[in-house]
This record gives sequence, structure tokens and C-alpha cells, in this order.
Amino acid sequence: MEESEGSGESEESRESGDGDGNVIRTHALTKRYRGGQLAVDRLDLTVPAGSVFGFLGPNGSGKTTTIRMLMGLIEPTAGSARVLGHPMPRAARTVLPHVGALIEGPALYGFLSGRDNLLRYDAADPTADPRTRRTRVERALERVGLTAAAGKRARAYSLGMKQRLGLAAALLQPRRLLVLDEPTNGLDPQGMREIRSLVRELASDGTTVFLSSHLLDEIEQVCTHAAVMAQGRLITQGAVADLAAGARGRLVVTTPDTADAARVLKEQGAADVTAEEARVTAEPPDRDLAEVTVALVTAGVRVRGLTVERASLEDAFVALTGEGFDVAG
Ligand SMILES: Nc1ncnc2c1ncn2[C@@H]1O[C@H](COP(=O)(O)OP(=O)(O)OP(=O)(O)O)[C@@H](O)[C@H]1O
Repeated sequence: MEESEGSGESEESRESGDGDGNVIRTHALTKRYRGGQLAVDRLDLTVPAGSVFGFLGPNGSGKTTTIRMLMGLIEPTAGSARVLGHPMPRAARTVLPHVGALIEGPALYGFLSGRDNLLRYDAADPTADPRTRRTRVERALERVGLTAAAGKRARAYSLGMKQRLGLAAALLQPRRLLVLDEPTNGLDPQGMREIRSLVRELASDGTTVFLSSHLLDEIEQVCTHAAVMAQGRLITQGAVADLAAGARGRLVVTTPDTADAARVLKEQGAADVTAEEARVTAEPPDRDLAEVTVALVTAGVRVRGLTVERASLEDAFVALTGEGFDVAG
């Protein structure tokens, strides 16, 4: 990936991570606000290079506080954080030019067009060459699909378009890391889809994306890795597939003969058998599902389908905390 033109940059800062392939690493990172609120409690976070990392937790679980510490906007009370291999907030001037951030919505001038907002952003960056400004801005507009609307005033933009413009601003320079705080918050389903597909696209170019969300399915749809927070503490982190695999999937038999199917499944050793309309679900028994199928068919059950539904991150969350993932508030 191209480098920005910052001067005096050390060789070390050109590494993609901190030498062990991690773009963010925190150790016992803690923030207690002045009022006494313990917002982040001894957080050990590891974000691998090249991942789309979902930072998941209900409202108030400490996500924004963590992001603000990672970006050097506030000082931790205790513990440490390294971003792109450098300590934060100490190395903010070295690190931040390589990081695109969208935190708490973009700051835009409503009376300026989308394009002029970006030109203004670019002009505020002392490392940005004015001769290539127009090209950079057009490229960023194109990247987020705003070329056609670039001449419109930003105040006429939908929330989704504003978010995309914010992303375009974060993408004016090549970035090694993008940090997005609740990028789909407040968007309609179409806007959410657009931002998600954009995130996937950015990640496919090799940029590490760290995004916070209180939406489990969002994390499952776009992230390769995730960390789950609750009340300032890390509950778990790792590859999304591994997190979900920690919880077992459910066996689902689609059939009009639900009573017979339920009986046979119990005989076959399935637990927690539940008959619903035209389907029976259960914890899969510890035996070959081919045998279970044969037993069902032999008993005269008309089997229209037999599958094991993949466990979701939500199942994993419930299994880990013993609680539902309640995001009210
Ligand atoms: N400036 C502040 N002063 C005092 N307490 C704060 C401050 N900012 C946040 N908090 C408290 O710290 C806790 C964590 O807040 P934080 O905003 O980091 O959570 P979050 O997971 O990002 O939630 P949200 O999505 O609602 O922003 C909350 O209890 C919040 O009330």
C-alpha cells in the first residue's frame, strides 16, 4: 500500500502492525471517568492485520471510550494501547496519518456540496499535495458512490449519503486502518447495506477495518473477527466463525408429521426437542445424522428437509454470558 507523505517517519512506523501481525493491541486498558464511572475495565484487545474487526456490545458497554483512547483523543487511566505498532496517545502524530476514522458522525458543512466538503477536508491536511487534490477528491467520491450527487449541498444528503461522505473523507489518503464507530447507526436498511458492502470492499483491498456496532447480525455479516464487550469488560474475542462454533447449532427437521418426528428424535438421543408448525428442532444427538434420517423415514415420518442450522454469534453470546443480547437504550 502507498504511504502518506509524512516526513521524519521511522522505518518502524512503516510496518503494517506491531511486528506480530496485529494492528491494534491493548493491555489492561482502563478508563475511569472523573465522575467515577469505570467505562473500560482492563481490556486486552488484539486486532489482526487485514481483519474486519467487529467491536460488539450493548450501548454503554465502553466501545466509544475504547475507540477514543485508541485514537489518542483521551488518556487511559491505566494500561496501554498500541496502534500500528506505536504507543497511543504518545505516538498519535506518527500513527494518525495512517488511520481513517469516522467517529460520532462526520463533521460537514451543510451549505457546501459533497465535493466542496471533501476539498476542504483535503486542504486541511498539511501532507496533502494541492496539485493532486481534485483527483484525490474525485477518486474518493467514486469509491463511495457519490459522484452523481457530488454537486448537491451536503444538507440535502440522506443520513446514509452523509455517512458515505464521511467515509470518503477518511479515504482521501491511503489508510492502513479504518476505525468506524457505529457506521450504520440511524441508517435505513438500504443505507446499512450500502455501508456494509463498502466496508467489505475496503477490506478486500487489504485495509484493516475496526468497526463498532451494537448489532449482532451486522457483525456476523461483515466481520471476520470480533470482540464482545459488556459493562466495560471483554467477554470474548476471536474469529467470528470460531466464536459461533463455540455454541452448538440446532437440528431442524421439516415435516408435516411433527409429533412422530419429535418422538423419533427423542429415541435417537436428541435433547431439547421442540415441535413447531411443520418443523421440529432439537439439539443434535451425538450420532451420524444419516442414521437419524433413516430412523425418521423408517418410522414413516415424511421428511422434507433435515439440516443443522449454524450457530449464530448470538447463540455464542447467550452461551457465554447466560443472558440475551439486549440492546435496548
Ligand atoms: N465523558 C464521560 N464522562 C463520564 N462518563 C462517561 C463519559 N463518556 C461515557 N461515559 C460512561 O461510560 C460508559 C461507557 O460509555 P461508552 O460511550 O464508551 O459506551 P458505548 O459502548 O460506546 O455505548 P454507546 O454506543 O451508547 O456510545 C457509560 O456508562 C457512559 O455513561
